Amino acid sequence: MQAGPITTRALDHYFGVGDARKQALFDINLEIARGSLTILMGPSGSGKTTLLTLIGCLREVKDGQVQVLGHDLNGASEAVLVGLRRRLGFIFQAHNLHESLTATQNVLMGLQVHGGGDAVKQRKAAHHILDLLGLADRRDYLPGNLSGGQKQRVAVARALVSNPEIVLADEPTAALDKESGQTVVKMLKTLGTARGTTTVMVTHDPRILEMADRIITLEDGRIISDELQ
Ligand SMILES: Nc1ncnc2c1ncn2[C@@H]1O[C@H](COP(=O)(O)OP(=O)(O)OP(=O)(O)O)[C@@H](O)[C@H]1O
Repeated sequence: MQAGPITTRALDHYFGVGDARKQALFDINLEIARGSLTILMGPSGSGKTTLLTLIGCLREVKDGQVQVLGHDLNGASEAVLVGLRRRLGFIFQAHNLHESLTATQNVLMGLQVHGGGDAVKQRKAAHHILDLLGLADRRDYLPGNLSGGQKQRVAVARALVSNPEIVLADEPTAALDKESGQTVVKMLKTLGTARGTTTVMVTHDPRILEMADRIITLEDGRIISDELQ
């Protein structure tokens, strides 16, 4: 049997050292199914972002195990971590678009970390995903001339243009109106069904919950509920 794209076993996480040492995650055991859309919920400080960044190879796994796309992260070499990060798509709240680049150029940045490729095809792919996200008429705009929601959609396009196997998203719909938020989540669901893309998303957005396959709630660093929809 093929292992799932994301597995955690007895995962703990601590911040700080000495007296300042504080445990942020306690005994997290998860098996996330390929192609599924999982939502992480919970109050501020409950550990959602910590968990997401551990899965995303953005933070060192020290206690317990995290397996992503068949690789153990605990003790993994930097080369393995870099290789894995390239197979992931990140959508974070601070969208970090390059202010001097147009929407299309920003989306192309999502492909250029992968190196090489046919420039014409890449441009087509960038335009296609911008169009799907309702930004066909904003392709050549600089971020400074886009609304907050439009910028967020450019960041979503940049994360998805490389067809990542796993998408990790932190409040991706917070800056979006209802319709754009649903467009983004429907796109992630479609990618799940069509390509097996697995999404883990932190959100408090009640409009998104009904679209999830699974809702995991954290409190004080522990999973307090885990429901399949
Ligand atoms: N870099 C850090 N150094 C020290 N403590 C941290 C650090 N990052 C997070 N923490 C602590 O770890 C705990 C979990 O934080 P985390 O950011 O994962 O929570 P969260 O559920 O994502 O919160 P929010 O919804 O506010 O983003 C909190 O107590 C937080 O103060």
